[in-house]
Amino acid sequence: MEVLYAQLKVQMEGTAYERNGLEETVSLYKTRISELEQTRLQLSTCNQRLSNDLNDANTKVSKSTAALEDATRSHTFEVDELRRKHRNEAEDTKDQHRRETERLRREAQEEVDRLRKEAQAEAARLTRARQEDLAEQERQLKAEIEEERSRRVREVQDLTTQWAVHRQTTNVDLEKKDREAQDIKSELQRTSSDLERANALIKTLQDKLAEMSANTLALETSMRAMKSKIDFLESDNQAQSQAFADLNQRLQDAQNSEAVAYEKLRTEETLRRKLHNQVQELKGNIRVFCRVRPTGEAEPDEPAKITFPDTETDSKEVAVQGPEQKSALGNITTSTNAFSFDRVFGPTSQNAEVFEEISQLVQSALDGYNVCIFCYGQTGSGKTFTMSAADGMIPRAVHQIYATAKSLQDKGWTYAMEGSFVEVYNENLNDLLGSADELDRKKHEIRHDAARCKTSITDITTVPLDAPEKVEQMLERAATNRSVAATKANSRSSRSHSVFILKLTGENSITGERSEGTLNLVDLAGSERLSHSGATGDRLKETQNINRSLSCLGDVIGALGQGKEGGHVPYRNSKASPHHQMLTLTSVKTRDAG
Ligand SMILES: Nc1ncnc2c1ncn2[C@@H]1O[C@H](COP(=O)(O)OP(=O)(O)OP(=O)(O)O)[C@@H](O)[C@H]1O
Repeated sequence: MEVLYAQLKVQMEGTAYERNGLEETVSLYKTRISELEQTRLQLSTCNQRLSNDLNDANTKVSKSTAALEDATRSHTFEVDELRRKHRNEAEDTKDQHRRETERLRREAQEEVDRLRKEAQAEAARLTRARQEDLAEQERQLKAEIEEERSRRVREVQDLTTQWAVHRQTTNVDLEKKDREAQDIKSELQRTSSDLERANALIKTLQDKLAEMSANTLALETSMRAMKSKIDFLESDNQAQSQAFADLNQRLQDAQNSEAVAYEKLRTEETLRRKLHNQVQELKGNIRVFCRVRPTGEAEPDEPAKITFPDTETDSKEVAVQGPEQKSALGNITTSTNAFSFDRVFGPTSQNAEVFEEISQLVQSALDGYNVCIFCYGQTGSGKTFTMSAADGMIPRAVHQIYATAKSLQDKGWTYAMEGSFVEVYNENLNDLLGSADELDRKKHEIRHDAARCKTSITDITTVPLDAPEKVEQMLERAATNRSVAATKANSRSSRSHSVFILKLTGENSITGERSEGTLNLVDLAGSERLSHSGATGDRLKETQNINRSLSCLGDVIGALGQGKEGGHVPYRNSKASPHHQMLTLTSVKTRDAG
C-alpha cells in the first residue's frame, strides 16, 4: 500500500509538474496572442492609411492622365504645326536647290563647251601636226621604197641576164644531146635494118640449104634409081620377069600372114582379157591392202610401234605393238597384234608402187568389168593423199586407161570415157562437179536398173574425158567445191565419202565386140571412235552417220567376201540412205561381173 501510495505520490508530483509546465505554456501563448493582436491592430491602421494613400494616388493619376491627354493634344498640334512649317521650308529649300542645281548645270555645261572647244582646237592642232609628221614619214618611206625597188630591179635585170646566158648554154647542150640521140637513133635503125637483113639472109640461106639438101637427096635417090635401072637393063630380060613374079608372090604371102597375125592378135586379146580377169578372180575379187603412212615431225601423239615382219618376202603382214601391261607379279609384257593383208605398203612406199597393185584392176574396168576401190582409214591416215594427189590413184588410173585404150586402137577398139564425182555428206548425195551453191540443196537419187544391171544417179554432171588432162580439171573443180562448202561445215573432206566414177564403153569395129565397165574410186570419210572424237550436236550426228555407213559397208563386203552363190548380201541394212546403196551397189556389180 505504501508502495502504491509512493507510486501514486510520484505520479501526483509528476502531474503537478506537468500542470505547471502547461500553465507556463498557456501564459506564454496568451502573451503571444496579445502581441499578435497588437500587430493586427497596427496592420489594420496601416492598411487604412494605405487605402487612403491609394485613393489619393488614384485621384492624382486621374488628374495626371487628364493633364497628359491635354499635353498630348497640344503636342500633336504643335507637331503638326511644326511638320507643316518644316514641309514649307523643305519646299522652299528644294526650289532653291533646284534653281541652284540649274544654275550649276548651266555653268558646268558652259565649262564643258568651253573645254570641248579647247580640246577640239587642241586635237585639230595635234592632228595637223601628226598629219604633217605622217606626210613627212610617207615621203621618207616612198623615197626608201623607190630606192629598194630600183635596187631589186637592178638585181632582177642581173638575174635575167644570168638566166638568159644559162638558158643559152643549156639550149646549146640540149641541141648537142638531141643531135647525139638522133645519131644513136639512126645508128640503131641502121643496126636493126642490118639485123633484119641478116635474119632474112639467114632465113633465105636456111631455106636454100634445106632446098639444096632436099635436092641432093632427090638427086641421090634418082641417081640410085638410074643406077639400078641401068643394072636392070643390063641384066637378062627373063630373069627380070621371074624376079618380078617372085616378088609378087612374096608380097601376097606377107599380106596373108599379116591378116592371119591380126586375127590371131584379136583372138589373143579376147583370150588375154579372159585370162587377165581369171587371174584377178584367182587373186580374189575382194582384196585388201594396207598402207602405213610416214609420221611427221609435228605429230602431237607418239606414233604406234609398227613392224613389217615379211618385207623381204611377200609383204603381207604388219604387226602393231600394244601398250605395256603389268602382271600381278610386277612383270611388264607387251602384246603384239599381227594382221595379214593381200599386200602391205610401208611408210616409205610411193603412190606408184600402190598403183602397180591396183593397175590390173583398172585394166579389168577397161575390159568391161565393174571395179570398186575403197580407201578406208582414220582421219589423217592418207586416204586423200593416196586417191587424189597429183600422182594418186585417180590420175594414174585415168592415164593408164588412156594409154591402154590408145594401144587397143590397133586391135579395133575405140573407147568412150566419162567421169562424175559425187560426195555423200550427212546422208545426202552431192554433185562435186556441179555448182557449189547447190551442195546440200539439190537432191540426187540413185536408180538401179536390175534388168540391165545398170546404176545411175539423177541430175549429176558427167564430163566426157576426151583428154587425160581433163581428170586434173575434174579433181580441181571437186576440191574447189569442197573447200567452198568447208566454210559452212568444217573439214568437209574428212566428214564425207567421195566417189569418183569413171564409165568406160568400148566397141570393136572389127569383131563387133562391146564392153561397158565402171571404175569407182571411193575415198571414205575418216573413221573415228565416238568416245575419242568428243563430238556433240550436229558433229555427233555426222560421226554416227559415218560410222553406221562404214559398218554397213563392212557387212556388205564381209558377205561378198564369203562368196556364197545366192547368199544374202545386206545391201540395204541401213536406212537405205543413198550412199549405202551407192557404195554397196558398186561392189555387187564387181562381184557379178567377175
Ligand atoms: N604416204 C604418205 N607420204 C607422205 N605424206 C602423206 C602420206 N600419206 C598421207 N600424207 C600426208 O598426211 C596428211 C593427211 O593425209 P590425208 O589428208 O590424205 O588424210 P585423209 O585420211 O584423207 O584424212 P581425212 O579423213 O581427214 O580426209 C596430208 O598432209 C598428207 O600429205
